[in-house]
Amino acid sequence: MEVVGMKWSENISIGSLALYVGGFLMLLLFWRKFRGGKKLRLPPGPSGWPLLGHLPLLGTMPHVALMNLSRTYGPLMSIRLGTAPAVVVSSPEMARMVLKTQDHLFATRPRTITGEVFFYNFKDMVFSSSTDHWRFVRRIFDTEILSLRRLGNLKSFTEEEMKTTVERMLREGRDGRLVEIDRNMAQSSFDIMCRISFNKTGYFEQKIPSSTSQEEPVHLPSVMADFCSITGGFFVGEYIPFLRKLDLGGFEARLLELRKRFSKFLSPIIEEHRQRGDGEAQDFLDVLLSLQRDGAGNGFPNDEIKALLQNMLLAGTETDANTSIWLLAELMRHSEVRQKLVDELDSVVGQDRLVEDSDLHHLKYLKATVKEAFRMYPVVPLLVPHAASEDTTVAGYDIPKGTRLLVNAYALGRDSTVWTNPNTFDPERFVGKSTDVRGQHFELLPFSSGRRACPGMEMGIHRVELRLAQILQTCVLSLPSGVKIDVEEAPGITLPRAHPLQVLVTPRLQPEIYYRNGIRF
Ligand code: HEM
Repeated sequence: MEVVGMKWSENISIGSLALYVGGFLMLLLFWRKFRGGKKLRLPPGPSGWPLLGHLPLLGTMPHVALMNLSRTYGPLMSIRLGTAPAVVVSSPEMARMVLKTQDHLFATRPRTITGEVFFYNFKDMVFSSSTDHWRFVRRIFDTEILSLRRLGNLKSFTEEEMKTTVERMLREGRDGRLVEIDRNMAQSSFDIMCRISFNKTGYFEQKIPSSTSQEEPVHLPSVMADFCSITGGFFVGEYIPFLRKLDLGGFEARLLELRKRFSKFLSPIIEEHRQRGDGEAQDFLDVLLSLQRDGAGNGFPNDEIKALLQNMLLAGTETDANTSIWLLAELMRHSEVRQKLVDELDSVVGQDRLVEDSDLHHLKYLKATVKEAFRMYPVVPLLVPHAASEDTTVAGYDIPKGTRLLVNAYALGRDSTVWTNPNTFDPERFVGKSTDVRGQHFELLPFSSGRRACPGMEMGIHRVELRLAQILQTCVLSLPSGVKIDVEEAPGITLPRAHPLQVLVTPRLQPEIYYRNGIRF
């Protein structure tokens, strides 16, 4: 997902400066002429740099920089990303206006290089700005893939994959060894997404051999990590279009290379599924191939199938993995919350059987704790950028067509006028309250709201809750003496932690319970 982070100074060659300035002045003249000299009443905002606009102010943590700026300039703030005008929303009232009252006007996406190059010219859903294409693929996701009915079918294997996670953690933790939580959570999410997408696992460690001996085998998690890392940066050509041809920093070339590697991974899996023919759809890829056979949409070419598989794997892996990592990090800092969760599990589920999906509804404190993690650590902190499809006004300010919209979910969750002690992890704030993360309460928008809200929301919430319940019921988590866990963030598109989380893991239940459930360590 495209986010506004940057390393602009590395990417700009001094020799291009004259070109920047000349181009900028021309753009300015064109802009004035185009607007017919009409003075727009834009939302307030800081003054920006010539040409680069506010990009130099954003640093490597744009959500934090924008939260701080909004405290001076207000909850609807104008900025410029290079030549691209943008507004930043940082209060529940403004979020409601753009994602509910005017949702229909802000439901499109700006055209991005990532969408064009990596997703086969916008054939995916996340970056698609075409209303017709987006509607068509969104319906497939909502009805065929991520509906509650399907989620019901997926629950049993999600439970299975999570047992495998617990087993691995207990095995790795034998003899007092430290267990890497980051890798375990990433593997858990990745394996689940591979099962949902094409009913296979094992690729977290395994590479797919390539067809020719000259080419390197493809390791998909590395391709995905590279994608997240390079799209976390700012690329001059994205925001200053007349410089795009220069591909400063080699961004486009790298994106294209990653797309090719992704494709090498997916092609044999697609072929294998195709050979299987027209049976009952068992996974996402089966659904896509049946649409291709029926000639749905634009005939559903292979590129579209690949783009949508890329969406599934990228949008559904780091998001819930990073939420679980932050959640466990906070629990290692708050032993009293951890103990309360364990007590609740013991009283609701007991220690004679493993917690199941159907128990989650009764685990009220666990649900409150998960909400607290979503409040403090919304893993897509500025959501995916939206864009205005028409000229409009918000709160009396003009928002011209094409303006980018950034909703700062991170700032909403840390707003001290809404939350008491917003920087303190305290699940009690949600106990007995109806405030929820599903897009109805605009002070809490980890999954966004409105038409572009995350279609994987139910799946994401379910996974984070069940994973937490299973880990805490089956494992005792502790830290070596003297070790303290910090909450420092690193730059990146899905709010990664700066330092790896490593904990001691020992069994908590009687051996026969693990044995009966096929957990061997
Ligand atoms: C904790 C887990 C997750 C979080 C916090 C999360 C959050 C988000 C957010 C904030 C957006 C952007 C919404 C906007 O632009 O307004 C989004 C979009 C999206 N998410 Fe998720 N997500 C999660 C899990 C998943 C999963 C498991 C899947 C797939 C199985 C998924 C698929 C998508 C897709 C396809 C979109 C694009 C929707 C569109 O453009 O219409 N997400 N997600």
